[in-house]
Amino acid sequence: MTLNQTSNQQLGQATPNTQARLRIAIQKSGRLADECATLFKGAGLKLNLRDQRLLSHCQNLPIDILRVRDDDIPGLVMDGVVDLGIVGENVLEEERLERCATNRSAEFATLRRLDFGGCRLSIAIDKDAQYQGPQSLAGTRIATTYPYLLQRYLDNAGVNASSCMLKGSVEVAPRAGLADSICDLVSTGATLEANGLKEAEVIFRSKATLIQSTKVLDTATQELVDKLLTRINGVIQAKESKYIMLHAPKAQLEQVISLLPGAENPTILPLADDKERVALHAVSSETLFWDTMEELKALGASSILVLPIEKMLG
Ligand SMILES: Nc1ncnc2c1ncn2[C@@H]1O[C@H](COP(=O)(O)OP(=O)(O)OP(=O)(O)O)[C@@H](O)[C@H]1O
Ligand SMILES: O=P(O)(O)OC[C@H]1O[C@H](OP(=O)(O)OP(=O)(O)O)[C@H](O)[C@@H]1O
Ligand SMILES: [Mg+2]
Repeated sequence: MTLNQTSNQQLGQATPNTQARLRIAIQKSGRLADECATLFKGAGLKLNLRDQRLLSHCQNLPIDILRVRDDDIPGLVMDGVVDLGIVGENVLEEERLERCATNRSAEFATLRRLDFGGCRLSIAIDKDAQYQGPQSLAGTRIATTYPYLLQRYLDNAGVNASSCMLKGSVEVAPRAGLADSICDLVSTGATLEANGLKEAEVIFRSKATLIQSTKVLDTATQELVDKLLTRINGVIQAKESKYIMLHAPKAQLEQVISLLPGAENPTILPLADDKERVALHAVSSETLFWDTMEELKALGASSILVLPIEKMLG
């Protein structure tokens, strides 16, 4: 039995008289796992991701969630074993470069960049070391989990350095005498600081991304992908937006509206027993910062409310 046959059976792929189920790979546990579960919940998928099973069936849509190590997700999508995957762009681009270098298929389509998993891949050196640009790395050894991304950077910078592959605890490599510097993921910088290192070069910026296999899906399954994507767009847009309500003097209305970030066509409503002021409701594409609220107040606005939005469509 081939791997594809095995996984197709395990994943409940279309058999006669049943609708094909959309297969999505996500990280089982780690930095992206909870965010993926929250995103799917927001998109209306009823899932039980609390147990440790490899495969979770969605209860209200023909979707199966496959939970794996994040490193496996790009390959599963590129080989068409699953239809969609959520993975960090760092892992995705590393796999793509490796496959291209070894003449293997590296095709996928990006459906959308997501709003979590933000980090950067950086070269970091001893905090006391002198650094005068990429040429300072010439002739040194750099420990990394991302040899292809690192090599691309070194080639573009015209630097001749070697790398050594470490799958974990990369940040201890210089202290352990395994390498002169490291190339690893950074978010707050706390891990580097705790290990006596400083960031020298950012070589790649990453976020989690939703990708699709290039394998053609049957019409119903592709429609399900489109529907899921629309819902995910709605979840992310809602998170980034706010519903703003305030009372404003009619005379200052234009100035008040110009202060609201990304608010198109606000609703203006009369106020009972008040001819000078109106109520304004608007969806703003960004949150309203205190500075702006204070400026609104200075223009005579009052009862300024900023409310979260749960879902958005259209
Ligand atoms: N400090 C960070 N802040 C934000 N996002 C991060 C951070 N570190 C990693 N990420 C993103 O989250 C992804 C998963 O990170 P995680 O540390 O959970 O991976 P892992 O240990 O390789 O997990 P797995 O067991 O699935 O192989 C990374 O590939 C990256 O895209
Ligand atoms: O700049 P910081 O905010 O300190 O984040 C950076 C650290 O986060 C990631 O590891 P993680 O904590 O996910 O653990 P892991 O090494 O076990 O994957 C990454 O590999 C760094 O070690
Ligand atoms: Mg991993």
